[in-house]
Amino acid sequence: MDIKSKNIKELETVCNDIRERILDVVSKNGGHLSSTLGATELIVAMHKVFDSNKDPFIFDVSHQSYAHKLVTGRWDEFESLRTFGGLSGYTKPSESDDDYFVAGHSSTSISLGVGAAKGIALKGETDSRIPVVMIGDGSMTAGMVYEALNELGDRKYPMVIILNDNEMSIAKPIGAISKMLSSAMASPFYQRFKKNTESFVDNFGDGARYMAKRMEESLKLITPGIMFEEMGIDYIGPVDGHDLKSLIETLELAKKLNKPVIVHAQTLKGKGYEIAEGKEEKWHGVGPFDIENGASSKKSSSKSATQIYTESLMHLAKQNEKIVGATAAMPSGTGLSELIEAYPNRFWDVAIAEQHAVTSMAALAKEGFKPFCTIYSTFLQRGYDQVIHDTCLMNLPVVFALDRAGIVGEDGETHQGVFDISYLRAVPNMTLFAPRDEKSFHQAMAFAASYEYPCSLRYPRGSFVETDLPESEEFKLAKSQLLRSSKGDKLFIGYGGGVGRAYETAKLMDEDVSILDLRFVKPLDAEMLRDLSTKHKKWYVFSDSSKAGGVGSAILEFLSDEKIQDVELESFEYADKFITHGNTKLVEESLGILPEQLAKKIKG
Ligand SMILES: Cc1ncc(C[n+]2csc(CCOP(=O)(O)OP(=O)(O)O)c2C)c(N)n1
Ligand SMILES: CC(=O)[C@@H](O)[C@H](O)COP(=O)(O)O
Ligand SMILES: [Mg+2]
Repeated sequence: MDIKSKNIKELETVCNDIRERILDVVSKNGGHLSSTLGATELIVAMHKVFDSNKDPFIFDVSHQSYAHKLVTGRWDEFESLRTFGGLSGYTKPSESDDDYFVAGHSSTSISLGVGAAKGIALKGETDSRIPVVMIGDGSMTAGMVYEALNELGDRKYPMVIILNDNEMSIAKPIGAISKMLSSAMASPFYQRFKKNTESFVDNFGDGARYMAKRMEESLKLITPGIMFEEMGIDYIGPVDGHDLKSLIETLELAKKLNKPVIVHAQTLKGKGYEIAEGKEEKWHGVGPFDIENGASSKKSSSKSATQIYTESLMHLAKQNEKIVGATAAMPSGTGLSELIEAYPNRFWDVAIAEQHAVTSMAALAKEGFKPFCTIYSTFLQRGYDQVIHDTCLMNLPVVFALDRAGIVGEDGETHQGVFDISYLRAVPNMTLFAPRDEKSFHQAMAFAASYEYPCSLRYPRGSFVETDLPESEEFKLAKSQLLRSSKGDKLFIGYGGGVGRAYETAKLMDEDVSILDLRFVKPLDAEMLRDLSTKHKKWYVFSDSSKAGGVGSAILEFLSDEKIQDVELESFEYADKFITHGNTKLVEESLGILPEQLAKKIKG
């Protein structure tokens, strides 16, 4: 779409059309609604002033970048947003040259900008290219941002950073940085006050204007800009993030400065769709909904794993006041919001700060508490060294409750929760286990609550597969549970959500198979596995995890250590490649791991 040649009026029409298109498609496909609506003018202004064919356009998380996709040749294709084989909900260079970098995990954008700026400088292209970054106020709370600003403020690479401040993360923003950004001086009141003073002072000539300027200078000491200015980065703002004219003028000015500058834009999350405007967490990421009244079109009947986690933790927290916990800016996604509300001095949202979440929970464990560090599998990757260095090396009793373990669906490559078994199993002192249904979840949580060492349990996005397998037994360290015993040669070993897949696949076999719920992948139930190796020579592993270093790997290591050589093992875990976005069933089908596909494979 040609943005450059359009005047303000025409661009305002473009913004209306963009909003309409986003609402139409997201109401059908689901996706990120309020972030994308709120960023519309900012993105149109970016394309008016900069050129995504040559300037690196870098969106932090990039969940807010739908308008960018719409104005860079993907208007028609936008119908396919977040569907299998369709457009990603995040920037993806393989999808378009206008997408500079993959994103999905927050707070990487300024580091990307600094790296790009170094490359541009080294290639002598600073007179024709400049990185332009968009980062939200929530994403400003992660430490990585300050690593980047620290260097940028010193080395002064030309770069324009648009701080899209809608005073919301997914939930209400947490912490001092958010407070500073929305400090009194950044408020609309201050803006009006400043404008009125300027026009009032104009009537009294230069002397008064000078005095007003001095006063504003001293007031500037308490504007959000002070932190950035002190770091050597120019600060402009706050500006109205929906006023195209002033935005374009401001970005033109920022670009001409030819140095690092932050443009602090104030926006309204959900702008343009009244039902979603403002501080409504639920409009951040939505499923399909009715545009007329905002009612969601999909009602799931069965209880989600997250709901079970919340119920279980509430029960345990009531019984034991030593139980505490943290989420990194995902209170409702992890189900911790109810605990935060019930026990505000024991459960915390620490903002987008997974490293800080892990290490601060480790210190709480040192103080004799029982922390439940509740983080999506994919986002714990951000705090991996803190798991090793601050938790396991100290052998502290922190529970890592990993939600969204396995394929998560429409969020795709950046969000799949598939690596946690591989990356945690290698860490000494770490114990890994997984529930397979509601009852076993409560038992696993009871075990976790009393376990005195580091441990991690994982559970899927959505709900467990219902089975008529025998009830789960109490969790005991390294104890698995044989759910079905057959005389045949085949043993299906399920782990966590994988037990449901093993069960569904067994139903399609034309022979009886034994089914084992492994429950612990570290340490393994050596006694059970030894015994089963005498009865079954063909073992099949079902787990929602990467094959490399996963459950199958653990069992193969066991068989090798035990010198058991007459068992053949095949793991149906995920192959060694990133897993695309889309409806989970369709993604699983593309991987050949639907029960009907596995049954055919095993029979074949
Ligand atoms: C490392 C990491 N942790 C958590 C998330 C989940 N997450 C996605 S967007 C978001 C909030 C971002 O808030 P903000 O930057 O203000 O963007 P807005 O949606 O308000 O425009 C969070 C916590 C993530 N993507 N990456
Ligand atoms: C953009 C982002 O990272 C989050 O909004 C994420 O999409 C939430 O995932 P769930 O929908 O599984 O809670
Ligand atoms: Mg925000």
